[in-house]
Amino acid sequence: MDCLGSSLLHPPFREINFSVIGQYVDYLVEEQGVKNIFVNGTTGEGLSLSISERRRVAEEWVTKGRNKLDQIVIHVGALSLKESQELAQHAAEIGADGIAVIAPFFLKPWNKDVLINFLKEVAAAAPALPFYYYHIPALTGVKIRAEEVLGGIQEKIPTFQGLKFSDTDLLDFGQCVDQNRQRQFAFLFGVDEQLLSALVMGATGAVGSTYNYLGKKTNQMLEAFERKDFSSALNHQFCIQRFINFVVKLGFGVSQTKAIMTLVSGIPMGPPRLPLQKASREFTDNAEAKLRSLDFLSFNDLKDGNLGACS
Ligand SMILES: CC(=O)N[C@@H]([C@@H](O)[C@H](O)[C@H](O)CO)[C@@H](O)CC(=O)C(=O)O
Repeated sequence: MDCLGSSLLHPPFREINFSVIGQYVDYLVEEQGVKNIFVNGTTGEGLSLSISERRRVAEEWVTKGRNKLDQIVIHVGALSLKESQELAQHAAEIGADGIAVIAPFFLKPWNKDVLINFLKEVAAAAPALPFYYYHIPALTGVKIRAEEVLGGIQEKIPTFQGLKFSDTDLLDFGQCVDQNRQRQFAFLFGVDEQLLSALVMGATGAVGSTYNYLGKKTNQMLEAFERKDFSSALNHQFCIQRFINFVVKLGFGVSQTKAIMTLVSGIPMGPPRLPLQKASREFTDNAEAKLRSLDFLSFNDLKDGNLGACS
């Protein structure tokens, strides 16, 4: 199973600092073992960027990632169908490997057919690019079950390649896999703290914010799962959970992800864009202490005697 964790982009804000994207690519590949990238998604604040910024960010990742990354999927979802189509076309022109689209979330589709009609129009703007539906109901407010959306989707969208599932409903996720076993769909799971459960259900990959800095750790879990060493895989997942559980209690989201990524990688991610607020110093200090106690900041340099360590 090709199941490397993909990473999300943090454009270094408030004005985008394009100059660090090359360094970012190298960091992900060399330090985290992440070679598949999902650009302009939730963590990358794609919906807070202007269309021209989104185009530029996508171009920069494709250019800097050439011959280094395996897959670059660009999120092109937008409230305006026209803008979404423009971004889809642009992704094809610059040589991206795929596009993904969330459900429009202001004037919302009220049933599966309406949602698929929207997705179909976007996919048609890039007829040669693999298409992913990005299911993230907690943020879009579109609660149509992914399992329903997948029913017959390939007949409507011939380029349909798979699902990026960012929700905790494992019944829905499991049924997406179960009902489409004969098809070669990709099932990319997006709740990092539950990835192992999703692998058991048939996830073929993962897209998540924490792979930016826990990519290496997550790859260890994927490798253990692959060799059917479920006890090790569970240990890795529990370690990751210990960290996520800790930061969730402090208040964890896109801003905090940026702060942690800056801390771990040394690459300045910059503050988030309004309406998000920069993570507090207190958060960063606490997160750093936790990362250290779990040995997540020193993979190659394990400290003796750290009983809580996870490496
Ligand atoms: C709501 C949210 O931001 N979810 C994250 C997760 O990676 C999440 O940060 C992680 O599981 C910790 O809860 C991803 O699913 C988001 C994502 O894939 C994206 O940035 O497009």
